[in-house]
Amino acid sequence: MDVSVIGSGYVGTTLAACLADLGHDVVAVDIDEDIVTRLNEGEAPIHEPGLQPLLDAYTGSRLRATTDYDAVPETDLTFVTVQTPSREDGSIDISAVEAACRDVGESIAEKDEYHLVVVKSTVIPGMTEEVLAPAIEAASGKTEGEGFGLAVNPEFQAQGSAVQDFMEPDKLVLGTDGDDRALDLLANCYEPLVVDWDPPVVETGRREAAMIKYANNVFLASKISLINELGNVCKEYGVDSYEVADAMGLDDRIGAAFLRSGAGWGGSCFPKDTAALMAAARERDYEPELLGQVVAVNDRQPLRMIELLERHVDPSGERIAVLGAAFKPGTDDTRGTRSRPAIEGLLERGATPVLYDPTEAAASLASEFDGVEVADSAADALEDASGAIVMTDWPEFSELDAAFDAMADPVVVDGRRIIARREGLMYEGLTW
Ligand SMILES: NC(=O)C1=CN([C@@H]2O[C@H](COP(=O)(O)OP(=O)(O)OC[C@H]3O[C@@H](n4cnc5c(N)ncnc54)[C@H](O)[C@@H]3O)[C@@H](O)[C@H]2O)C=CC1
Ligand SMILES: O=C(O)[C@H]1O[C@H](OP(=O)(O)OP(=O)(O)OC[C@H]2O[C@@H](n3ccc(=O)[nH]c3=O)[C@H](O)[C@@H]2O)[C@H](O)[C@@H](O)[C@@H]1O
Repeated sequence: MDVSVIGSGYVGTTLAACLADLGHDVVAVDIDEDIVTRLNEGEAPIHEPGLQPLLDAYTGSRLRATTDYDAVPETDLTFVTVQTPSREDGSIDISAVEAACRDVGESIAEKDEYHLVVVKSTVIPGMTEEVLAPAIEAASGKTEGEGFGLAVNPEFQAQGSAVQDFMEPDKLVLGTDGDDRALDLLANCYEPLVVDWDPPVVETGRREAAMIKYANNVFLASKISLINELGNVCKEYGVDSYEVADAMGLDDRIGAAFLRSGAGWGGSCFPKDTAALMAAARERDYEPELLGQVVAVNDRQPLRMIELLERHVDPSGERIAVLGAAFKPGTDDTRGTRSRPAIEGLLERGATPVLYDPTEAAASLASEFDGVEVADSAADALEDASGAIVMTDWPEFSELDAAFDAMADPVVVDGRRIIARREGLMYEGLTW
């Protein structure tokens, strides 16, 4: 099939490369010329394991990039994968999706055949029908369901495992409201993957598809906040919450995944999707009290780390190592990182945070503040520091061992259970 993908960020680039791997001819459309140039040179614009080999294999053959929407009508279907950030009040900003849909609409105005538009960006239920469909209709002069179709097909990939998550998904969710042509095109597009991996395919309505995405993310965020709450209580009773979680996870009804307690959840989506769903609920006069507490527990975790540190050292005027800036290992993304509130807390107490991350994330996060130093290595960050907090579970942090001996005060608060206890080190696990 010929497929266009609008937006070449984390989701769009992975999708475009993976669809090429499934055998489709793919054109990636982005308004950012730099991204388009890099993609056409076969260079991944994002850090994602397994992506570069796909770009090496297909760039210039089954995969090309452009800034020009004229490529869209030549294709059978178009995935929209542009960003849906939070507004100041937490509600979703779908202006980029709307703009992309308008441009897709304009581009297909002269096309004679039916064209399918697939919303992959995360959007609140109802927005596809109420905002995006009219935008495409106005721009194309066509009627939805006749000249074009509009489906919702949310994405569940996680950063750092996006290629594998695409190729081996837990499920495919196809929201078409029973539009047979839309369903046929989507089914054809995914057919090679279904043949190869055989995931459950959920055929559903567009509102349901949109809600499934939010439900997934807020459930996972809630699961982490619940294990963090339990972990905080465990800590007070001298109980190892990881042993507790391991045993809990043996119950099939609970499941072992996402039970790692610690510094909390960050990233580009859990914070924004939780906020967007809460704002959407409030718009309909429903107060989502549990979700409010899920966020509150998450907000508290980095600050608890500093309180634990203060049990051993007064950070005022001291250099405190902050290990990890990325919101999780395997990425240089600092969106929603728990290191941000931890740094704020240290600065408020008059400390000098010395930040290290194996990626560009350290420089990028430090540039948001005055008074944060960036270290070249974890060992450099620890040298002469009067304490350390561990925010990201980068595997290299498990091998620091003797580097802790160079600290002025060897106190470490581990927010990710990655540091081994050792003689002479005052070790505090956040939830164990
Ligand atoms: N990042 C992730 O791992 C996941 C993200 N999502 C959702 O997918 C959507 C996209 O997220 P990301 O890929 O992280 O965003 P991103 O910010 O990495 O990428 C968005 C891309 O769209 C481009 N763009 C913006 N407006 C455009 C337009 N009118 N025409 C063409 N290109 C345009 C931007 O230049 C950018 O390259 C969001 O709704 C997000 O919630 C869903 C699952 C996973
Ligand atoms: O909508 C999205 O963007 C994506 O959001 C998450 O993916 P991602 O944000 O890339 O990362 P996760 O691996 O889910 O981790 C999120 C945060 O939770 C934290 N976490 C995760 C698991 C755990 O047990 N404990 C824990 O604190 C991580 O450290 C990280 O800060 C979801 O896992 C994806 O399914 C979803 O598609």
